[in-house]
Amino acid sequence: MKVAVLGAAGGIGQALSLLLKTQLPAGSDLALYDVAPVVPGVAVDLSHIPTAVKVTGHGKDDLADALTGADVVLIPAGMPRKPGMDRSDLFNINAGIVKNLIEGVADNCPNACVGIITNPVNTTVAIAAETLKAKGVYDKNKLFGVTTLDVIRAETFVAELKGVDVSSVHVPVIGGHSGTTILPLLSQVEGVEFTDEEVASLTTRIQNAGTEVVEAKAGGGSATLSMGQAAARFCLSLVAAMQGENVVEYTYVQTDDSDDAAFFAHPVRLGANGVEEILPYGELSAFEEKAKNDMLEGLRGDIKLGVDFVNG
Ligand SMILES: NC(=O)C1=CN([C@@H]2O[C@H](COP(=O)(O)OP(=O)(O)OC[C@H]3O[C@@H](n4cnc5c(N)ncnc54)[C@H](O)[C@@H]3O)[C@@H](O)[C@H]2O)C=CC1
Ligand SMILES: O=C([O-])CC(=O)C(=O)O
Repeated sequence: MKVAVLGAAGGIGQALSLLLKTQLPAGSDLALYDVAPVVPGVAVDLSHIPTAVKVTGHGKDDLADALTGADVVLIPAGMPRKPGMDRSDLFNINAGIVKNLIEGVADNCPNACVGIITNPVNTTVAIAAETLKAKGVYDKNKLFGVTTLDVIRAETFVAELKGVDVSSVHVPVIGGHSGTTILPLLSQVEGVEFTDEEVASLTTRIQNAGTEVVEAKAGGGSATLSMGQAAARFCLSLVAAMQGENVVEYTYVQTDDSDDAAFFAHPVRLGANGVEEILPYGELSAFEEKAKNDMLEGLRGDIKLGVDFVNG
């Protein structure tokens, strides 16, 4: 199994690479790519950790080597937010970065499963899909927006509020990955009850959790450590599924469901070839149904922006 991390020298990239070096199955290859000149050093640093995962570092002109033979590609390359910015403010700089890197994927590892972390995820995933289509290698079962951070945050916040063991809490989060497009389904959490006020305030906290970190870091970037953990969980689930285990994760995928949006985070059964089955997200409460209907137009607009970026 070969995993490539593009943007590996960044805040997320380094945390994610550390977790993958220590947790990928023995015999895996981990290729680290970044335009920052420190990336070979990050690879040397990690290579001193005694696990049976081989790490290689690839600088700016070495994207092809990083990608050749990759089974999984994770992309946290690009600019993070500063206080006062929305994720959509990152579009101008990050859209082109994602398009270029995905062209590299199409040329060097067209059969790889690709997880997009770069914001705005609602849009960059559509950019990736259209870029792969233009190259004639798009497989909708192999492209994922990584929304696992929304799930782990929701689980943490619910456990804190209710004083229960976090390992027993499971919170579905559907939709997209920004503001009100992030939709936690608190009505489906088993073993706890919420008042209407708790549902409203917890939903808002989960939707604004990224901003909570951006403001606390005061200009020094956005979530990197919790995102490294979330991306590692997603990647390890995907790798386990590709090796035959039965795994379900919430992730932003092409659904072709005209009632929702072309891309929408669902529970997804992962398998040897990426998406094995997109599972239904079940019944929504009246609060969740309204929240979904209110955000759909915005999510569809975010997706259209990505489609138009590639197709003009
Ligand atoms: N999906 C999610 O839930 C989350 C997404 N993010 C997003 O992840 C992205 C990265 O965030 P951080 O790691 O904090 O940023 P960072 O600035 O610490 O790292 C970004 C890295 O990307 C590299 N890079 C820039 N252009 C590149 C290119 N063309 N090819 C390869 N590498 C390139 C930079 O050299 C840098 O090392 C941001 O867009 C951020 O908004 C952040 C948190 C959560
Ligand atoms: O908020 C941001 O800009 C980074 C992000 O996507 C998150 O932390 O969920």
